[in-house]
Amino acid sequence: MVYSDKIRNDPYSYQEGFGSYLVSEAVPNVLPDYGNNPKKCAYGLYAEQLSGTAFTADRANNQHTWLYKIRPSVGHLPLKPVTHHCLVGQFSPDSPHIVPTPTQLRWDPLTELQDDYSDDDFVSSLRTVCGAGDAQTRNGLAIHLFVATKSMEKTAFYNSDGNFLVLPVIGDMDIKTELGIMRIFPGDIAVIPRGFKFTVMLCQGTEKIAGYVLEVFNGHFVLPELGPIGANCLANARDFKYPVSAFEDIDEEWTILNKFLGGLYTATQNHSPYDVVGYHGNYSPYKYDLSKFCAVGSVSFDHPDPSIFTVLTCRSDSLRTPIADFIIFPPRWLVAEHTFRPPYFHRNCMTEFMVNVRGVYDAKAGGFLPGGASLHSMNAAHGPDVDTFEQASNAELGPQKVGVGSLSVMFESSYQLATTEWAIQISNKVQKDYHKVWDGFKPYFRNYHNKWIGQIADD
Ligand SMILES: O=C(O)Cc1cc(O)ccc1O
Ligand SMILES: [Fe+2]
Repeated sequence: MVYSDKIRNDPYSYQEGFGSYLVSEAVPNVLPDYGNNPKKCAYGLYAEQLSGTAFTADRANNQHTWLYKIRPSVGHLPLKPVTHHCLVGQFSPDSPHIVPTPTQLRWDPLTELQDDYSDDDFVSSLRTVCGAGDAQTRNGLAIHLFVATKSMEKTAFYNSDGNFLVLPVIGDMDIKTELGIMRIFPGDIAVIPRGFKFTVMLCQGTEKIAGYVLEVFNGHFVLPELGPIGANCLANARDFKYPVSAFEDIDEEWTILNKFLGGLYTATQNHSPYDVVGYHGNYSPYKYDLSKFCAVGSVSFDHPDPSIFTVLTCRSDSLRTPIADFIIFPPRWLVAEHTFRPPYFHRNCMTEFMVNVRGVYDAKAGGFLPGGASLHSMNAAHGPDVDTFEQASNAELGPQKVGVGSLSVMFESSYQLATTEWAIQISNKVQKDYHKVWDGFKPYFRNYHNKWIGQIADD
């Protein structure tokens, strides 16, 4: 079932269409008739470009937006470091706060942290779970957790390290951005590209927001190629929603927070940064309702690879190895005959970080809980647990709807991810017995083999 924004009580308007060149004015005739830098902008505004790619990036991939602002962004005091004990930006095995492990990992709901974490807003709550590479050479990614009980107050955050894909698990939130405001529910994602200032607020009646952030240090998320699928399906371009211009003209002290090389920096300014009265461009925050994903699967036999469920991909320079794919396992019909239907046993040359947003995941009979996560690193063997294997290899195969009321997602990366000390030790959420879900596969072969040997002996 698709959850329309009306049902989900989204009061805001949006523009539609993935990667569109958008035009939005909060006041009529804000944008120049032609060109970007008139000698004097309308209404005495300041023109400012926010680039998402190098000036010379090829036209098909070039991303930039022109903002028409009450004051230019540069009017703030110098940025100074602030301590932030849980953000990590360097992921080599000998970096501080890194505890790497090749073993299969699963966490109890990290979204259910203990009381001593209960007074955070979105930014102060960010805790890095794992990552690879670093922002300085624009290479790699990081996965963070957020668990916040209060809105950011007169504080705007921008990330110089990469793009944030925000995956809420608990609570409804408003994300105020320089280009306008978006309401995000669990079951949605929001993408906030590098450089955009934003403020996360809890919606009325929401006491807590929690979820995960996939941060990519290079490139941008794009829709995957569809190949023989054709022009439609998976995530349709139209369903990506972009904010419409909204501004405030307030002279009050605001705090600006900036993530830079994995650290956090702060500065103040004497007015709201949300003073963009109009914009045009193709570099923008956006949101997507995952229930609008049109899944495609086998209608004959066998289990296709999960790449068929790719919502967005962030490509590396080699098209064969994405920096990160964002994949979902939505409610869907399984009809394949003669087939072991759950995910197969495998050892992937990619890293798989999974999150259960809600319900039950079809490869795991138990233990992968909403808000919980798992990490199967490159080449780490994994697959269905013993109960799931027994059940699925003996099941009567008729049309079957799986994942009703459920949603699990995967951040799949070509990088080897290193876990943080916080994720492995401090969080206290690693399931010590995870390996036991794969304990007790029966060597059925022996029964057949012994019978066969017996027959040969009888002959
Ligand atoms: O490991 C997992 O559960 C994810 C996954 C799902 C699937 O259908 C096939 C391969 C795969 O890695
Ligand atoms: Fe897998």
